[in-house]
Amino acid sequence: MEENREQSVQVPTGVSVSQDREALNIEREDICIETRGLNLYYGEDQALKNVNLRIPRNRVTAFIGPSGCGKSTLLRCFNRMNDLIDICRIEGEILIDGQDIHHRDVDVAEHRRRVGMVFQKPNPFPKSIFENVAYGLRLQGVNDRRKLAEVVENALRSAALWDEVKDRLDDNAFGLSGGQQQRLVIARAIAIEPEVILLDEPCSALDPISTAKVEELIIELKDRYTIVIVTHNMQQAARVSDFTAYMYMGEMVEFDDTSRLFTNPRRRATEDYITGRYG
Ligand SMILES: Nc1ncnc2c1ncn2[C@@H]1O[C@H](COP(=O)(O)OP(=O)(O)OP(=O)(O)O)[C@@H](O)[C@H]1O
Repeated sequence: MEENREQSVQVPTGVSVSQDREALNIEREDICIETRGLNLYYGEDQALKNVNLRIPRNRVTAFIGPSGCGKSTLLRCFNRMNDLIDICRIEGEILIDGQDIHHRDVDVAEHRRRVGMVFQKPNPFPKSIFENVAYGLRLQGVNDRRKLAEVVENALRSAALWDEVKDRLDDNAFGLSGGQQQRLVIARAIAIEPEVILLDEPCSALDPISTAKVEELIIELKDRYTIVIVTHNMQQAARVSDFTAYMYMGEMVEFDDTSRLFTNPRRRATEDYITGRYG
């Protein structure tokens, strides 16, 4: 589509890119999620165009791009959330651990357990803090109080929330702050031991302190989970992600190591976006 660009670019003000490690190479990564020739239509409108993407395991991958470019649509493909939209039609393949997620033998509920999702607005259930985290296990038929208590504590610790809630586990989750609710929702996702965690603008409803806590958490969790995050915020992508995908009008324009994409993008369109010349 465009020429390879060799020169470095001015990083937009405020986007600080970590230069303290060698750039990662996708060819050397263990791939968790792969899309091949992925097209997605909402009725007549095509929202994803021939997306070919490899997402590495136990890394954070960010999707950036202007509003409406298809970031959330692509994210929702990975746990088959788009199945719930009647007018949505998908062509091409999505593989997780090499297996086609649309294969007729795939149990969708089990698939969504493996691929958890956290949304923009924290969505705890109208239940106690404890029961929010225990919810998925109870659905699986686990009722042993000791087992539940152990899993709930571990998940809350992993979500960096335990110390703040350990004395009020029976309180309603709606009494928590927005940032605490978002970490609770992440704990709820972790409790059922997913392999992948999808985050759709998880900090957009949070204040800066809560955002910082959730970002720290994302970085801590990546040793154990493959994390994919949609964000409007380039600074956030630069802070938390290892790889970044830049999307535009349903196409995957560029995918690379995050610091390389922000400092030395290969495509002019990416450079224009990250330097604020787009639009
Ligand atoms: N349920 C739906 N039905 C019909 N069209 C949809 C639906 N969801 C998204 N779209 C359309 O698909 C395109 C991509 O939307 P999507 O929400 O994936 O973009 P996005 O990059 O995540 O945008 P934003 O950053 O604003 O959230 C847009 O044109 C949008 O209007």
